[in-house]
Amino acid sequence: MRIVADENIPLLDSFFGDIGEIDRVSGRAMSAADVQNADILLVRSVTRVNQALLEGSRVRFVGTCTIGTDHVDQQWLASSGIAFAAAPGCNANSVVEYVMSVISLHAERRGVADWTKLSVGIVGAGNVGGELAHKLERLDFDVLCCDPPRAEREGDDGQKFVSLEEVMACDVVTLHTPLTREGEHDTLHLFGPERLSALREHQLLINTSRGEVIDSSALLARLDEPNAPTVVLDVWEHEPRIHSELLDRVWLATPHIAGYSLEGKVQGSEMVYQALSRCLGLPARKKAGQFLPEPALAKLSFTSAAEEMDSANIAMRSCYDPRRDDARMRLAMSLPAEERGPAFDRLRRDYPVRREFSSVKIQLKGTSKSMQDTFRALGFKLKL
Ligand SMILES: NC(=O)c1ccc[n+]([C@@H]2O[C@H](COP(=O)([O-])OP(=O)(O)OC[C@H]3O[C@@H](n4cnc5c(N)ncnc54)[C@H](O)[C@@H]3O)[C@@H](O)[C@H]2O)c1
Ligand SMILES: O=C(O)[C@H](O)[C@H](O)COP(=O)(O)O
Repeated sequence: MRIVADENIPLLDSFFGDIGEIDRVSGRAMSAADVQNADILLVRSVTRVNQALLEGSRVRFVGTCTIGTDHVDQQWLASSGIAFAAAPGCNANSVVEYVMSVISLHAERRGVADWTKLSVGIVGAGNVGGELAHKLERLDFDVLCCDPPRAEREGDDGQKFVSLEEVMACDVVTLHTPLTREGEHDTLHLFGPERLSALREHQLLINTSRGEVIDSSALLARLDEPNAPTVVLDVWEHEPRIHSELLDRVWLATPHIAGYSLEGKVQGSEMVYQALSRCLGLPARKKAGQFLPEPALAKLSFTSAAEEMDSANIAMRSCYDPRRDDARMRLAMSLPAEERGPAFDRLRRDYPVRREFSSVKIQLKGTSKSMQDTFRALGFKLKL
């Protein structure tokens, strides 16, 4: 069995090595010639998987080790009898931790002593948005969610959803929809000139969904106007060749790495390995957890002298501080224009190991119950 795989998929040999012979290729540059003699194709989000790539090949299974599937023509795969699997939710927690870290930095920067006083509006309450809402509610934030497809499916029996306009009145507006180009609730340029003009100076807009959910020319124009909102972008239109003027105007800019915790990436590989094993009728005994190394930061300790929010910030930022990704991104994007695309991809390929909050044990000595609850809600393991 011949497997062609994006070289950036972690643990290819560990998960897939005994299923077939693996050819590693660049995901971004993958061509029809690369996959011609493959039986199995494993990709991440940067490979367009469609008729042009696969027609005439032997490929019978395509797996993407990512949550997003907008790069895959699933209709064509189905009509061609090619099995398909994605990794729903694999890196949802990583994105949630990115957003929580950004909100905590925003609160500090704005002089908001209690970050839970910021209302948060979530657009798209699926694996990422739903988990984010759950964590924020546990922390006592006011959270509003807009998800018309879910609202229609679940009716009055499900969770309470509000309109996009209501969500857009929150202090923080964070986008977690898929990129869809057709249908009643398509999201391509969901945030165009009109919606962007409704956002005000005190508001924070975060996009970790797909770049094309925001019209970047309209955003650029809005950011040049008075009373513009603060913007954080992890995803960009036309990656890896991003709008560099936009980069200059946003507060935090990161190279599509919100989902890049080690846990998130390895779970993506595991989920596709499970799906492929099912498809081939093979036992699937390997688990992501068995391949995770010991974290560099294993333990943090706070005493009764520790203040709750300061301690939570220290813990979150010791695990992950988006400002470091922002600094690396700005440095890379200061290269001449023609070198920026490859530099964007290098930032992603050579991304440093980032572990999730759950990898750190927090020791709390004589601290309040409220502080313990905060750490638990953030996802840290407690050692009392
Ligand atoms: N930046 C990153 O590293 C990163 C990582 C993971 C996922 N993502 C992106 O985030 C997206 C969301 O991930 P997920 O796991 O939550 O997906 P999901 O499919 O579980 O949830 C998406 C939700 O959006 C809702 N939705 C669809 N159209 C909508 C609209 N017009 N308005 C409001 N809600 C709408 C859906 O009903 C669904 O509940 C992915 O599709 C992917 O593109 C990015
Ligand atoms: O959809 C996803 O899972 C994320 O956007 C993912 O982090 C993309 O990473 P890539 O496949 O581009 O490495």
